[in-house]
Amino acid sequence: MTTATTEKREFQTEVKQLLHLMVHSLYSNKEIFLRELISNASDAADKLAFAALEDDSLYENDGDLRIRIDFDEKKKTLTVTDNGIGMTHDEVVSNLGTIARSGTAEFLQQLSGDRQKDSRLIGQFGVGFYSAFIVADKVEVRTRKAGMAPAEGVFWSSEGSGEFEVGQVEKAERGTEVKLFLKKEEKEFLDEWRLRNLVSKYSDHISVPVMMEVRDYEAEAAEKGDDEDKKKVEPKYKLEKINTATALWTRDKSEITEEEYQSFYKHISHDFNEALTWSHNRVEGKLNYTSLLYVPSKAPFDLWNRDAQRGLKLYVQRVFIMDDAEQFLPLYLRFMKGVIDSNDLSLNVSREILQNDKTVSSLKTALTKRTLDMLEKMAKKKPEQYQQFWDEFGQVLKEGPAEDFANREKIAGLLRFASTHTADETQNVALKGYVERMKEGQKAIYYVAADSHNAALGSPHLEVFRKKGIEVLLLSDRVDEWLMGHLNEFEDKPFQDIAKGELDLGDLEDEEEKKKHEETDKAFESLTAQIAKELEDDVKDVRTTHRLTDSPACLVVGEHDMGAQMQRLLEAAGQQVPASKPTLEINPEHPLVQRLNSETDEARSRELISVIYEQARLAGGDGLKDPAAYVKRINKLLLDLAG
Ligand SMILES: Nc1ncnc2c1ncn2[C@@H]1O[C@H](COP(=O)(O)OP(=O)(O)OP(=O)(O)O)[C@@H](O)[C@H]1O
Repeated sequence: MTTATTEKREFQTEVKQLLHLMVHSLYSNKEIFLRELISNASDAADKLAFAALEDDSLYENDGDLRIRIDFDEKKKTLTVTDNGIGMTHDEVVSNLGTIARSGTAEFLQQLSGDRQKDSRLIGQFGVGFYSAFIVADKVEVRTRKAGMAPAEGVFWSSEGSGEFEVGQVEKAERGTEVKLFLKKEEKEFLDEWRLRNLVSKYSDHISVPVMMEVRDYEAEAAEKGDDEDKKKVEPKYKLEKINTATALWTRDKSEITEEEYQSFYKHISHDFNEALTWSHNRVEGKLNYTSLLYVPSKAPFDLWNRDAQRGLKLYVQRVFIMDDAEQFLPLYLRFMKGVIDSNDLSLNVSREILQNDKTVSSLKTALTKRTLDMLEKMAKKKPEQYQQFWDEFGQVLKEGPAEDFANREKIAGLLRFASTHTADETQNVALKGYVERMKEGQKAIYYVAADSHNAALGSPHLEVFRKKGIEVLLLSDRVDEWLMGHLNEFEDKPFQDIAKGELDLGDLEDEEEKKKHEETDKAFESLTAQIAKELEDDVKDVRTTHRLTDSPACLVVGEHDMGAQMQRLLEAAGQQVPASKPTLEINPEHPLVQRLNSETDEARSRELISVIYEQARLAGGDGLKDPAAYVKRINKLLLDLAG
């Protein structure tokens, strides 16, 4: 079989690791290997049809694309054959010897050793071809690229351990044949009914026919005829199409079952988990297209890798054009999976053309709206499911208002936050709910941003809001301040960072309170001036505040300055942050501040001012410039107190 040119090669290290893991952790799900092989065969048929648009001769006078399954009980082999695009020698080596996807190493690190979890992760990774080794102890591939001479066939073989063999082989028909030598204990796959079942379970919706030789009982009965004596006839076989072989999205919605939708989702996404929901639409009019969009239930491991593949499978007039066409949905919807089949695009579109095509941008607008509508519907009708979606993808959706100005309001309606309403860390408060709970006279939607939920919940800025029973959103995701910078308002209510600018509770404060405040402010005028002078290098201004009940002081940034969370984020990213000093607000009701106001010893007074300022920094999550000095100061004060 092999020729003199045959050579042995090592698998890429990652492949070895993956093969090992896969065989062990996917075992409980072993039957998916057939889906993966048929899926590859179907992709190969799609790719040939696409290439033949330009060069018809690639069909080599056989435009009848099909997949064939054969099994041999005696030899214990199972073969999946296609007459698709095929592979060259170099393609075989790189496709079946390495993992081309970026982030592989990172992915492998995420594996936990917990089989169930790992098998889900591996599913997202899309191991495809290598899954053959779950059931086979040897795999042979014969392939020839469409358009090349029969002598240019390639032979590949491996036992799935460290290495594979690759060489030349004569192959008359174009396309690829994958032959599995099944492990002893996998005989179950050498059975017509088992295979039929698997094909209809996983590959029914594939547009290419899957053919198999099946027992022809009718012919056997016919031969037997009425002749009672002629007991034994030789088994007869016929080649039969064992899948539906019409592209799922072209079928009528009402005829497609939920299982079919789910299995199609798994085919296009390589996800083991079911989709949360989907939307299937045929549109005729100004635009003519069919779309089938899915919301996954689990985030992929590379959701945060900006270079990760994303996008929809693009078909034009039923002809497959490309995977991962990312031009049809904005980046903040990158988790969506699905198919777009357009009648308006030309069959020879390229990625470059897609980038600035008018039809594509109209399609993007339509599909974005469709996705947001689908999410809205889920939020309304199935809040628990929506919560599951939010927990997985909420952070990505929060990028929306900045990227998609036109849909800002719609996206705002889909956002969920943690808030003092429940104080729970789960982000489950909708802005609509917040607005409904707003107090009489409350004009703004209040929020506080910090590095963690607990820091937000413990923020001194919340004190007056607690006292007055006003709800505040607790933001602690990295994107939150960025998000708020682009939201501005919801249902005409502006957003207000409670750690920014002077607190103006407007109508929430009564006249009597206001008068009292003015009086205390006067009584502390000379103290604020003294502190301002003492801290002139660190703060812009010092004033009294009525936003605090339990804390002596807090730091406030200017109305138009960058929030503290954003500042820290940019600094961590190595960016120059424009220097803006905060304002120190002191609580005139606090005993420590009152004590300071009556302190006559100048040195003691200075110490106290430093401690109050440093504590305000700590409570705001800013950290200390000189922690050792702080500790010293505190200890000195403690000792003084202890006498
Ligand atoms: N039957 C086939 N005909 C032609 N090329 C194939 C065939 N099977 C596999 N390949 C090539 O080998 C590559 C690797 O296949 P594999 O199934 O491992 O991953 P994949 O299909 O690219 O990824 P995924 O499974 O995530 O879609 C494919 O991308 C394809 O280029």
